[in-house]
Amino acid sequence: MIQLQDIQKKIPQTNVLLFDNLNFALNNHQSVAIQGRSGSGKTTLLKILAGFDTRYTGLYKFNGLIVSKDPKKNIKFRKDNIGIITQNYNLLYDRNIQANIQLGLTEKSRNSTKEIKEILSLVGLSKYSTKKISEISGGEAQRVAIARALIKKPKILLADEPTGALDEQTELEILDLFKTIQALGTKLIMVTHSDAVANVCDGKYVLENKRLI
Ligand SMILES: Nc1ncnc2c1ncn2[C@@H]1O[C@H](COP(=O)(O)OP(=O)(O)OP(=O)(O)O)[C@@H](O)[C@H]1O
Repeated sequence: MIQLQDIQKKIPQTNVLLFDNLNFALNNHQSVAIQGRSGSGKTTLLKILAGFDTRYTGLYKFNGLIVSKDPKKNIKFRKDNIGIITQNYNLLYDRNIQANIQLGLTEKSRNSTKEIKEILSLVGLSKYSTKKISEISGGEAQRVAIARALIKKPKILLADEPTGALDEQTELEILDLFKTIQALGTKLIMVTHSDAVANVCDGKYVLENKRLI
């Protein structure tokens, strides 16, 4: 489904290679954890998989088709297939939960209250939809970020350190949510420093020496 072939990428504004002949295939995995030292390129790898970072050589194939390196041409690929949860969640703090989740939809479909109700229920936030992001906890903000990424029903959910800032109990709750998401058919690729989080995945890779091992 997802395939990276011989990816070579330099650290921006330098001649230093971050990835050299990096290969990756999602194969039959439902979920994959990516681990590795700080600065090894985990976030950069997620940005390539999301179609945001196209400054590399090598091929990125999705369902057998090459993902364009022209950001204007790969908008449809991103919209149709990819949900992403970034490290700082990128939520609008002065808007409420519902408004933030709606940002995951295209303008045309932003009024779809049924989808919003369903996703609020899935992430356990039905009662809080009108609360502002500035008034909720870190774990709740994480759920909002997950809901916003999932509302358009992506084929793949990419998550960068999804539980990095959470306590153990909230981490367990988010892991349960990821299991539900996988059972609904969304594949998950997540960067994590936590072995407990990596252990819920059925595939594990380490980014080391410019490659995935
Ligand atoms: N836009 C950029 N301009 C210059 N250097 C960059 C840029 N983005 C990333 N880098 C550099 O590329 C390397 C990889 O960064 P990346 O954020 O992908 O690593 P990481 O493995 O996710 O790190 P961490 O675990 O600390 O989040 C780092 O050395 C970083 O400083």
